[in-house]
Amino acid sequence: MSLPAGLPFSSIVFDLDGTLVDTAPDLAAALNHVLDHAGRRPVDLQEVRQLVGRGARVAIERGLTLTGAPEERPEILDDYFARFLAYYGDNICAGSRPFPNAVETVETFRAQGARTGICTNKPQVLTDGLMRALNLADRFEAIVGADSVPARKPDPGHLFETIRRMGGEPASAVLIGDSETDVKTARAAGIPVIAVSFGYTVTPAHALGADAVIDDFAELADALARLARSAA
Ligand SMILES: O=C(O)COP(=O)(O)O
Ligand SMILES: [Mg+2]
Repeated sequence: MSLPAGLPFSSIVFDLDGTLVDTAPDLAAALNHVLDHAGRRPVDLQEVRQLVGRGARVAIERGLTLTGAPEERPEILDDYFARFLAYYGDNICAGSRPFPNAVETVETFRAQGARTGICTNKPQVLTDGLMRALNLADRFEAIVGADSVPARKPDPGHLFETIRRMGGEPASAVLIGDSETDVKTARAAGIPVIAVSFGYTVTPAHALGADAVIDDFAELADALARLARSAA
């Protein structure tokens, strides 16, 4: 596939939580709803930013470990997960907002002929609800949640399937993400990856091993151009 004029990558895939959208306020509220039910202390925004990245279930498990002791009984975790999903689904976009320049950047790439997609470890129904609430759903060729594929990130199949549904090709794709999960996924897929420094991760963005790090979406176009030149 030939690349659109002026654009080094024709398929640009974004992670959602902590990359395109700052969902921490609503994730914190939902997590604290569950922690309160479990008799635990609430977590703050900074803590939530370190719990997210491997899906809601793992975030709940990490939150329980952080606020006392791990919960290992599957039936209790199932119940907590159901409570989280119900609360979060009802309050999906009370405080979540796209990061600065995120939407503008997506629009610019699309205007230049790129395909854009979302590859997220959020469940599909929540992802779709959030994208609709933010009025962003029609800006992506494919939006692929964790339970829409046989194996989620860091399994590279999740990224490959997103690119396939976008109508793109792995050879001209790039992933933009915020966590170790995203970098591992891209590496396993053999696809370049750019990390954002404002997302949700325990490991600092510069230590994730991404091909480049951006501090603002306004830097993304230049970072992609540099990446393409260094790969050429
Ligand atoms: O829901 C999560 O834990 C992470 O979601 P993300 O893959 O969009 O960062
Ligand atoms: Mg993320």
